[in-house]
Amino acid sequence: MTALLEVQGVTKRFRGLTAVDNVTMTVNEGEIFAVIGPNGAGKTTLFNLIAGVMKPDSGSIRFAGERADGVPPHELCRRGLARTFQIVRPFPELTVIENATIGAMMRAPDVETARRAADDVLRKLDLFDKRAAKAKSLTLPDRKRLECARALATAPRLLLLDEVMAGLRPTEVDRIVAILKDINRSGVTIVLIEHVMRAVMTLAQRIHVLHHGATIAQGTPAEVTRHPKVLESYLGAEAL
Ligand SMILES: Nc1ncnc2c1ncn2[C@@H]1O[C@H](COP(=O)(O)OP(=O)(O)OP(=O)(O)O)[C@@H](O)[C@H]1O
Repeated sequence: MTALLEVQGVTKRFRGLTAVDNVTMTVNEGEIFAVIGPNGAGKTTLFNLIAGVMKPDSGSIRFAGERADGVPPHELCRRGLARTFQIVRPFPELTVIENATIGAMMRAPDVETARRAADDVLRKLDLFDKRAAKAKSLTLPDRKRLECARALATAPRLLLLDEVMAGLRPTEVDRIVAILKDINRSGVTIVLIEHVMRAVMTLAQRIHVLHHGATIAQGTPAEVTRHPKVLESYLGAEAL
C-alpha cells in the first residue's frame, strides 16, 4: 500500500478554539476514506488544511510524497488534488459544460482538450444530457453532481468530497454512491466528509472520526461503529 496523503500531528486554532487538534491520518492510494463527526467537529477545517486553503499552526501534510501544507490550492490542484465544497458553488450563469470545462482547464493543455475531458466527466456524472443547461437551473442533486464533475474534470489523483450527499433523497444517494464507486475503480482515491451514514458505511474502506477537533476513533466501518467513544459522542445507539 502506498500512502497518497499523510497528515501528521496537524493542529489549527481560531483564536481560543482548537478546530483541528493534533490529527494524524494516512490515506492510501486507491482507497475510499471517510472523515465523520458531529457538527463543528473540525471536518471542513481539516479539508481546508489539506487543500491548501489554510495553513496548519503545527504538524505537516504530505501529498504524493511531497510536502503540501502551506502550498496554495491551485498548485495542489496541478499536483492532482481536487476538492468540492460543502456549499455547492458552480458558476450559476454558466452552463454545465462550461463549468466542467473550467475545471478541466486546470490541467488540459488547450480548450479543445479541456472540452473533451469535460464531456467525458459529464457522462460519468450522468449530466451529459444537461450540458447546455445553466448551472442555476439545476436541481440540488444535479448541482451536487456538477460540483463533483468540476473537481473530477481536473483529473485528480485524490478527490476530496465535502458532504456531496447532504439533502439528497435515498435514491439520489444511491445514484451518487454508484458513481463514486465507478470513479474510484477508475483509479481516483477519494476522501469524503459525510453525514449520510448509509453512504459512508457502503463506500468507505476506513473511517476517521473527529470530535471537538480531535481523533476519537479510526478503522474499518465495523471497528468504528463498535467503538464506545463513537457510540457515546456521535452515532448514538439508535443509529446502529
Ligand atoms: N474561519 C473560521 N474562523 C473561526 N472559527 C472557525 C472558522 N472555521 C471554522 N471555525 C470553527 O471551527 C470549528 C470546526 O468547524 P468545521 O466547519 O471545521 O466543522 P465541521 O466538522 O466541518 O462541521 P459541520 O459538520 O457542521 O460542517 C467550529 O467550532 C467552527 O465554528
